[in-house]
Amino acid sequence: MTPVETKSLYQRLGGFDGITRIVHDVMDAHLSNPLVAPRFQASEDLDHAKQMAVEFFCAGCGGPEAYTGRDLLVAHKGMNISEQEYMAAMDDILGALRKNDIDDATRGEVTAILYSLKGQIIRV
Ligand code: HEM
Repeated sequence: MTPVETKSLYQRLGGFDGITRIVHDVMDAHLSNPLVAPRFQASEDLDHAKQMAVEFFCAGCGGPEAYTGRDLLVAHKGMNISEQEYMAAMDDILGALRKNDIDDATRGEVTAILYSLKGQIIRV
């Protein structure tokens, strides 16, 4: 019999602690990725942005945490983020998932969710 996937996406990403580790790795990757680093270096409060990203990720994956940050569209409005920057950021996220031993199927689900958000990020 084929095993049925019973764990939620949130659980498969390691819950709050796992997602926190992943987001920290994502931010480290952004800061050493020349395609996006200047964007994050320009942030006035990177720790707060990181905290908001953890909440966003947790809430978006079915976790109990509430997202208390700005609407995605509002947060990225006026930055004029390009398609290339968006792809570079996605690659950083996928790299962090791999680094944290997240399996292929789960990485695929996260990719689909991120892709669905692009209209709120690119050139808004
Ligand atoms: C699907 C992809 C993305 C998601 C889910 C996402 C999510 C978020 C979230 C939740 C925040 C915090 C909002 C808040 O402070 O209230 C944020 C902030 C930020 N995002 Fe994104 N983001 C994405 C893509 C990008 C890209 C491609 C860039 C630029 C290359 C970018 C640049 C930034 C910057 C610079 C901030 C900090 C703004 C500040 O400190 O004022 N984001 N993002």
